[in-house]
Amino acid sequence: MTQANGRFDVVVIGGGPAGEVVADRVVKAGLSAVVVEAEAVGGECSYWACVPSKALLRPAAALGAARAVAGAREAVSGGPDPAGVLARRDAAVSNWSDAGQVEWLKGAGIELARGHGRIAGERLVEVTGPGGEVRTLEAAHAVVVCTGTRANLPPIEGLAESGVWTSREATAASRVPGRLAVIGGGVVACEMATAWSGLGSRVTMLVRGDALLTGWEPFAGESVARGLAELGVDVRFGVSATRVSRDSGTGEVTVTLDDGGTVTADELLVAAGRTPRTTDLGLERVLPGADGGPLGVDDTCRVTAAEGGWLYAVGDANGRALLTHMGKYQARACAAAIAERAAGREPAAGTYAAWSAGADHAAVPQVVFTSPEAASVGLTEHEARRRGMRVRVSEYPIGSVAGAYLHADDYAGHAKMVVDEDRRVIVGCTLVGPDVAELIHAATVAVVGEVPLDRLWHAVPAFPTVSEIWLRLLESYGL
Ligand SMILES: Cc1cc2nc3c(=O)[nH]c(=O)nc-3n(C[C@H](O)[C@H](O)[C@H](O)COP(=O)(O)OP(=O)(O)OC[C@H]3O[C@@H](n4cnc5c(N)ncnc54)[C@H](O)[C@@H]3O)c2cc1C
Ligand SMILES: NC(=O)c1ccc[n+]([C@@H]2O[C@H](COP(=O)([O-])OP(=O)(O)OC[C@H]3O[C@@H](n4cnc5c(N)ncnc54)[C@H](O)[C@@H]3O)[C@@H](O)[C@H]2O)c1
Repeated sequence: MTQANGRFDVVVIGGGPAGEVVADRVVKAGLSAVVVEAEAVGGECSYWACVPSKALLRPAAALGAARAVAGAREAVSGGPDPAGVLARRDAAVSNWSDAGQVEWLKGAGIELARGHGRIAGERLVEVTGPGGEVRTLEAAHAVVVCTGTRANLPPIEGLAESGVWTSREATAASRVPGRLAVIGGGVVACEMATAWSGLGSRVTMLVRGDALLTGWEPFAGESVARGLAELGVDVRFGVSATRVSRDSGTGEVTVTLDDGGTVTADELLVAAGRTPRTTDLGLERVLPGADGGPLGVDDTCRVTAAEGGWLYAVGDANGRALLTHMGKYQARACAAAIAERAAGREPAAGTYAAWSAGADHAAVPQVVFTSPEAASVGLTEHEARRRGMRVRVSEYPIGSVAGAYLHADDYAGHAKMVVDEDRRVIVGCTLVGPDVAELIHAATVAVVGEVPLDRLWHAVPAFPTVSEIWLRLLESYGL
């Protein structure tokens, strides 16, 4: 397909991780692609989310790991150096320059159209460039919406006028606030409370419910809450902010709570979930009733409510799993489906077909980089029962595994495996403890591969590694 006059096989709106991968994969399949990007190629993930947050968290975690081992801890004096940590974070985000990612796009044979994209009609995308100039792009086969999400700002009196932090400021700040208040008890709240308290902030978390990380196995949120308390974070449950104000003299932010109390801090982070960036996108022209919510898609990521089969949505914008790796997985499936349809073939159904993002339904891995880390894949016990499965669980304290107590003195961790008894396969696994992040992929392979427990028994973990938790879980199950 030629690229003359702005005509491409595939037009991708949004150059975050999801958009980059869709474009790369369709080009590799022999189609032409353009990415429309309004801000920075690389998206939220590269500059204001995954990458800077993990860069901020890692130094304190590395020191914590050394402190957990007698003989090493004696060499550690003091905490992380904030200036060094912030400089390393700045390098990790390439000082918020997307020059490297633009080079990569070019090298991959993908065209870049800088500007805000809006759907102008069937297969048409209007791009308003930085200088206000408008260009129309036509897609021969598909338009893929990969516009991500933005932070929610709840309607709390005074919040919008108080210069609060969202995830953007929390990951990009260049000064460590003396006191940081955080609204929310989800992943962003837990990770950022860990990161900034590690850098020296006195952190107060204001959680409206009675648990952190709801949706996880309950022990995960409980362990992370204990870990935060050990770091000195004041985690308050059952409180909601009713009013926020910032003193123009002192610069302090005061949060008034529904129990009548107040919390005063230098900064307030609002980590109350995400809203898809599906407004100001021209969707109402092709999707009557488009309401600014996530775009519902099938497993090939085709928007189910759109006529004509040319509109797709991948990554956070479809609301299936707000995670970079899952957005990139959907992108690979979506690109394969677009290529298949462009070749005149309808992709055959199948959860694990190349053009299906079937793992979204039952095998999503996630790691929360707190202290301790929490990692999970697949279904919780509650969710498996809700889906009507005959469930049996197996649990084990990770610290009792030889590899774990050699890895860290007083290793405290917990593992839980959820088994579908009818098929005798693992459908979910949750691990909490130091450095469990790298263990979860083994569980992902078992869940996606639907490996029968009797076969898993022959996957022998090396001694003395923390992976011996797998042997203990199977023994506790009864093998
Ligand atoms: C603080 C934080 C930490 C996180 N940490 C992790 C983590 O450790 N691991 C993980 O897997 N996930 C993490 N996430 C989630 C992860 O950031 C998202 O799942 C991921 O960025 C989604 O990718 P995306 O490509 O769908 O969207 P985005 O990364 O949001 O990219 C969307 C792109 O589209 C562009 N865009 C939007 N509208 C338009 C338009 N109309 N025209 C042109 N361009 C447009 C935007 O400028 C942006 O570049 C984190 C999120 C946050 C907030
Ligand atoms: N390590 C990772 O993988 C990682 C890290 C950060 C973010 N993420 C992704 O980003 C997404 C967004 O994270 P998040 O923490 O913003 O959302 P979340 O959905 O995980 O948590 C939102 C929190 O805000 C609370 N909340 C919502 N509305 C509120 C209100 N009006 N007042 C007070 N509290 C309110 C909720 O009760 C919850 O505790 C997550 O779904 C996650 O998948 C992933």
